[in-house]
Amino acid sequence: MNAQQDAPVDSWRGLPAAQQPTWPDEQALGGVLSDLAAAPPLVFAGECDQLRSRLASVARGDAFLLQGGDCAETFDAVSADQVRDKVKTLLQMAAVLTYATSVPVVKIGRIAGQYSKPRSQPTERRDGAELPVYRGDAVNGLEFTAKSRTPDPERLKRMYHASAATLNIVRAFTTGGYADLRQVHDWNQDFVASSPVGERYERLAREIDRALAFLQACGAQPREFRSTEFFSSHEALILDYEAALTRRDSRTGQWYDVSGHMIWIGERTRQLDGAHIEFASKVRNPIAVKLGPNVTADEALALIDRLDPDQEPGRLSFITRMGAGRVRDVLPGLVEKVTASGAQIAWICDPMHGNTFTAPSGHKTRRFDDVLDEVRGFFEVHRELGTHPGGIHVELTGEDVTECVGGGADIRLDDLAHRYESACDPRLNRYQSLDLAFQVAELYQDRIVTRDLPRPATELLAAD
Ligand SMILES: O=C[C@H](O)[C@H](O)COP(=O)(O)O
Ligand SMILES: C=C(OP(=O)(O)O)C(=O)O
Repeated sequence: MNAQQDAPVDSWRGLPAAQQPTWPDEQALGGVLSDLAAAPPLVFAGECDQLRSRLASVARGDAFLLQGGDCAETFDAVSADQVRDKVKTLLQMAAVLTYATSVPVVKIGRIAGQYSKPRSQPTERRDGAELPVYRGDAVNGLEFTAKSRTPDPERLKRMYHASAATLNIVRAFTTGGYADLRQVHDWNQDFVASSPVGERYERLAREIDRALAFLQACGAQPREFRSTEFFSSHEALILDYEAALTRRDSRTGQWYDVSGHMIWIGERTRQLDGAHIEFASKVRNPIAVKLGPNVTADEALALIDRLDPDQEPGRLSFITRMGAGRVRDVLPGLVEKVTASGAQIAWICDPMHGNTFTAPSGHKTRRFDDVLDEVRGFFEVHRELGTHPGGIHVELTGEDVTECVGGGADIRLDDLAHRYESACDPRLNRYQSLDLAFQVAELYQDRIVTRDLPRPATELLAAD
C-alpha cells in the first residue's frame, strides 16, 4: 500500500465535522499525523474486501452478523487476559447463534480502534468545577483534572499502537487453536450449568453437543473447527486519525481506511453534508451507519445514494438503535422504503443505545429486558416484512462487571456500584451476553419455523 501523502482523500476537509476535539497545539497534532501517515497499515485491503463479501451474505439473508465489544476501549485494558475474555465471549455467542441460525455468523469486534466517543455535552461539571468531557482515550483522560481532560494528540499514536497490539492478540486467539469450536462449546456448557436460568438453555446446548458428536463420529475435522475469521471495527470519529491511516491499495488503486476492517458513522455525525459521510464515501471499507429513532426514510435513502450508489451488497449496513419503545413504530417504514428502493442493505440491531437511563446512584445503565425487547421488536418487524434480521451490535465485555441491570444473574440497581468499570456507557457482562445469545438464538429459530424454512438437519437428530 502507498503512504497516504501520495494522494490524500481530502474532500472532507472544510466540511462541518461534528464531535472533533479541540487540540491545543496544532503543530504537535501535525507531527503526530505525519508519523501515523507513514506507519504500517493495521489491516489489509484484501481483508476488508473479504469482510465486504461476508456482509453481502448478511444483506442477502445468507449469514448473520454478531458485532460486539466495549463502548470505549481503554489503553489500560490492552492485556492478553482482557482481550481474550472479550473474544471468548463473542466466540461463545457466535457458536450458539451459528447453530440456531444454520447460517455462517460473521464476527466483528468493537475492538482494536474503539478509542473515541461522541458526547452529548462538551463539558462536565463536578462539585462546582467544569472541565471538558472525556472523549475517549484517543483524545483525553478519564480522570477529572484539567491536565487529564486536555486533548493530547500524542494519544492518537497510543491509539494506533494499542490497536496494533490488540489485533495481534485477537489474531493469535482466533487462529492459534484457542477458538476450537469444541472448546467453545465446552465453555457454553459450563455457562448453562452455572447460570441461574441455564435450565432454559439446556435443550439448545444438548442439540449442539449431539451435532458436534455426530460430526466427530463421521470423522469430520474441518479447518473451521480450529480457527475462525474475526474482523475489527470502530466508529470513524476522529477524522484526522482516520485520514492519516488511509492508504491506496496497490492492487486496485482504491482507498482504504486501514485502521480497521469495518468503520461506522455514528448517530451524532451522520449529517449528509458533513465531513464524516464525505470521508466514508471515499473509502472502500464496508461502512455502517447508526440510525436513531428520528431518522426519516428519505435520509436513509440519501445515505444510500452517498455511500452505496452502486447498490453493492455488503458495502453498507444500517445499525438501527431505536429504543425498545420505538422500534416497532419506526423501523417498519424505514425497512419498507429502503427495500423498495432495491438497495440490499444489511440490517443490524443495536439494542443498547436507545435504552440508556441514569440510575438513582448516578450510573448510566440499561435494562437487560429492554435490550431483549428491542431485539424482539427488530425480529418481529423483519418477520412481518419478510426481510432479513441481519444481526446484532452489542456493547459487552468478557468481565463480570455490573453495569446493566437484569439478566439471568439478576443484577439490580443497587448492585451497579459494585463493579462499574466502563469508561463511558454500560456494557453487558459475560453472563448477560451469553443470555442474550441464547435468547436471540430462540428468536431466530422461531423465525425459521414461522417462515417454514428447513430446520437445521442437526436439530432433527435431537429427538426431545
Ligand atoms: O456511546 C455512545 C455515546 O458516546 C454516549 O452514549 C454519549 O454519552 P453521553 O450522553 O453521556 O455524552
Ligand atoms: C456512540 C455510539 O452509538 P450511537 O452513534 O448509536 O449513539 C456507539 O456505538 O458507541
